[in-house]
Amino acid sequence: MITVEKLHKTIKKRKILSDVTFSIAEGECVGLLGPNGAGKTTLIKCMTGILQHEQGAITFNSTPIVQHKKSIGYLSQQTDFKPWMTCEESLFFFGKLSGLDKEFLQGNISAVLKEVGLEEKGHYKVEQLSGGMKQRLGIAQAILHQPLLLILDEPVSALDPIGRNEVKKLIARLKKRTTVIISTHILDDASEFCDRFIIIKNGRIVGNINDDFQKTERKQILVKMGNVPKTSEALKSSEVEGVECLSPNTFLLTGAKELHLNKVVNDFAAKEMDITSIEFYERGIEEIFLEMVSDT
Ligand SMILES: Nc1ncnc2c1ncn2[C@@H]1O[C@H](COP(=O)(O)OP(=O)(O)OP(=O)(O)O)[C@@H](O)[C@H]1O
Repeated sequence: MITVEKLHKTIKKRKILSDVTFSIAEGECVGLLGPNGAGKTTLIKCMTGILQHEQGAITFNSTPIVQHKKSIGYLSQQTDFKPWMTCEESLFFFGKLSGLDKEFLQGNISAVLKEVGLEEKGHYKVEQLSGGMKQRLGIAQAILHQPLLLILDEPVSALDPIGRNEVKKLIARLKKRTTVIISTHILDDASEFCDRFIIIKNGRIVGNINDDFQKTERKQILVKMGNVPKTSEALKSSEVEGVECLSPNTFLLTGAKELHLNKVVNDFAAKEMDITSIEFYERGIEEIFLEMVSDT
């Protein structure tokens, strides 16, 4: 659906994005992850046409993205809602600003408010809304024109736990019918609903995390022993090269190459070792992310 190819962006003579390349398929919910200042907002602004890039291409269904602005809904980090306007007035005002006609807006605003769970709040002024409600109003503005692609820049980072929960539930509903890109520097925010993650650091893509990545790493096994072995050396075998003690009876076993669970189990059985549980160790998204963005 969307392809970014060899994108370069310089701001005030400083290179902010370098050789950024990735693609996102229709229906995906993708997290754009990176530390503060990595270039996420700049990339999003290039994708929405707010900023011009000097090199590279961004296409939407194979044609330049600038031709598809109406297919994109965008929630920026800071919304421009006026505190004295009601929710309905705000959506009408910003809808008009983005070129939607009066009849369309009159026919759709209450449905969109319902969609984001603010149907009872149409006449509330923005200043009366909680942080989570304001953010849901921002999402209402972003989906008002029924976009095919929704881009949310840090949608929950600034919210309290209640607000985060409200917005997360809304995103989980929206992703069922819209392609979604969520930018964040907080993994927990996106890990609940994103199908995969693109990792950005210092303006470059440094990796991708998806389920396969987590599951295909089969070089580590987590084992719990019924009895504490006299020495961790006893857990080594032709398969197992390294043994890390995580607690007196829990060990992380590492193989020089891919481990085979049945062989490890057979080795332990031959040595009459008492195993309580044994499984492949799945690295968490956070561990993989930190490894990708660390400087060491
Ligand atoms: N208008 C600008 N003028 C100067 N520098 C800018 C401008 N916009 C962005 N930058 C710089 O570009 C870099 C990337 O900024 P950007 O906001 O894209 O990062 P980010 O990953 O979204 O960060 P955050 O998670 O903190 O929002 C930062 O070093 C920032 O200071």
